[in-house]
Parts: sequence; C-alpha cells; structure tokens
Amino acid sequence: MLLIGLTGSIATGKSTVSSILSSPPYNLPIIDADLLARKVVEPGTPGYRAIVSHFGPTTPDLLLPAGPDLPENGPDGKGRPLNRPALGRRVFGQDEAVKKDRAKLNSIVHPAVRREMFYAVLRAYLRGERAVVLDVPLLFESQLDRYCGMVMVVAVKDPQVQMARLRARDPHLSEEDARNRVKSQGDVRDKARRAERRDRGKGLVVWNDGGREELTEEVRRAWEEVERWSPRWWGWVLLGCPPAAVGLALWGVLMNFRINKAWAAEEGERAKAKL
Ligand SMILES: CC(C)(COP(=O)(O)OP(=O)(O)OC[C@H]1O[C@@H](n2cnc3c(N)ncnc32)[C@H](O)[C@@H]1O)[C@@H](O)C(=O)NCCC(=O)NCCS
Ligand SMILES: Nc1ncnc2c1ncn2[C@@H]1O[C@H](COP(=O)(O)OP(=O)(O)OP(=O)(O)O)[C@@H](O)[C@H]1O
Repeated sequence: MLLIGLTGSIATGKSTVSSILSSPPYNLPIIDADLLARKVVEPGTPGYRAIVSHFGPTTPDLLLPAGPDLPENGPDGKGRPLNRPALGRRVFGQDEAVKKDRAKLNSIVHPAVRREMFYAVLRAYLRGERAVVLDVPLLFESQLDRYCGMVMVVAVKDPQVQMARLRARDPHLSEEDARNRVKSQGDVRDKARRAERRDRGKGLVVWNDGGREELTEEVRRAWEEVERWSPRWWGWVLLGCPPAAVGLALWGVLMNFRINKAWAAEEGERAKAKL
C-alpha cells in the first residue's frame, strides 16, 4: 500500500486537494491529522487533561463558557470543550514564549495523533486499499515524511493568494491573527522545493495559484505521476505477500532517511552561504 503524505501550509489548498482525491475517479481514503488532532483533545481524553492542567492556570478563557446550552462540567460531565481560538492565540506567533507554548502543545497532541494515524493506516492496509492519503499540515516538521512513499505538497507561488484565501475562509481572524498563523508554519515554497528534491516518483508539487478547474487538472497530472511510479498491480503483489510489504516499507524509510540527511546538509550550506 502506498502512503501519500499530503502537506502544504495554512490555506494553500490541502483540504481541497484531499476532497478531490477522496472522490471519483480516485476514491482514496484520507487520514486527516487536523481531525485526529481534534479527537485526541476531546473532553475526557488524556490530551484534554494535559492541556487543561498546563494552560488552564494562565488562560482564563481556555474552555468554552458555561451557559444555558453548556453545563459547567460539559454535556457529559467530562469537562467543557476547549476554546480553540483562545488556545490558538496562546500558541500561534513568533515570540519566544509563544513558541515555547506551541512546542508544549505539540508535545501533548502529536504523539497521540501519530498513534491514531498508525491504527488508521493499519486498518486501511487490512482492507486492501491500494493507497492512502495522510493529510498532515506539519508533515516535514513532525518527520512523518520518513514513512511516506510519496510526498505531495500543495503550494502557492504568491503569498498574497494564501493570505486572501485564509481571510476569506476564516473571516473571524483579525489580519494579525491570520499573519501569525501563516508565520507559524514554514514557507510553503520551501516545502515545495523539498518535495522536488526527493527522488523521482517520491515527491510532487501541486501548484494552486489558479482557479478550481486548474487545480483539478493539476491533481490529475499528479495522479498520473503516482500511477507511473507505483502501478496498481504492484499494490496487489504487496498485499499478497506481507513480508515483501514490510521489507519494502523498511527500505523506503531508509531511503527517506538518506534523502532527509542530504536535504539537511544542503540547507546547512545554503544558510552558511547567506551569512
Ligand atoms: C491551537 C489549536 C487549538 C487552534 O485550533 P483552531 O481550530 O483555531 O485552528 P485549526 O486547528 O483549524 O488550525 C488552523 C491552521 O493552523 C495549523 N496548525 C495547527 N496547529 C499548528 C501548530 N502546532 N503549528 C503550526 N501550525 C499549526 C493547522 O494545520 C491549520 O492549518 C489547534 O490548531 C491545535 O490543537 N494545534 C496543535 C495540534 C497540531 O499541531 N495540529 C496540526 C496537525 S497534527
Ligand atoms: N484553486 C482554488 N480556487 C479558489 N479557492 C480555492 C482554491 N483552492 C482552495 N480554495 C479555497 O481556499 C481556502 C483554503 O483552502 P483549504 O481549506 O483547502 O486549505 P488548507 O490548506 O486545507 O488549509 P488549512 O491548513 O488551514 O486547513 C478554502 O476556502 C478553499 O475553498
């Protein structure tokens, strides 16, 4: 089974691309990290308890306010849900204190998301899926790209397109909040370069500066490339021979490790050249 890591930056079009890939003619199963990241912090979960205990004392509006529709202890007595915009204000931005808070939140949420993801991938393999899409905004940052046979980055060349789409989709965000969110994720053009730097058949960029029809065409072109490097019959061979599938997966991880090492060395050289 081919693991396709789908990434990009905020509002570059990942969800739009994953909804295209989950519909005919592709019909691919999608494992959405943002959805899992919500699930693992629902009231009553260990993630929720860790967040409330760490951020609660210094964030008065961390939970949604109690009212006629929301009892003090939440609808099922497990606590009131998190007030996500309030937590977002604590963790999105460039100040050192904010970065520290973001690292803390990530250290609570990411391991739980990885666990859920592993089970979802296993279920997809047992169902005999030919490929599965991991929709992960922070794919490179959380090093999940190591496990992907193919990395697909949805990117825009023009930062203003990204900001305009974000403001149109999330009108409740102030301009400053929107800017902070964009800056909290790496530059999408760097992610695109990183995908292009992977070996052939292992990395692709879906450019999304144009309209929706152009995007659909870009996805069709990207899928052709996937099929060229990972034909359907190959998936059946691996399904019929689990040891070969495990061996190939390990080989893939090793190759990705090599690719990432080469990328880190090149980045180091680039940083030195800038000084
Ligand atoms: C801070 C939270 C509560 C804000 O929730 P809210 O509903 O307002 O925003 P949402 O989750 O839709 O995220 C908005 C955008 O920010 C991105 N983003 C989310 N968390 C992070 C992060 N830790 N670092 C950088 N970007 C992030 C999302 O991918 C998305 O593109 C939430 O984003 C969160 O719990 N983040 C930590 C978990 C995480 O890293 N999720 C990303 C996928 S694993
Ligand atoms: N080609 C396009 N033309 C016009 N609008 C688009 C296009 N692609 C995406 N959009 C719109 O831009 C907004 C952001 O797209 P989308 O939600 O897919 O991004 P995302 O990368 O998943 O964002 P996030 O990481 O914040 O979840 C949405 O409102 C979407 O409808």
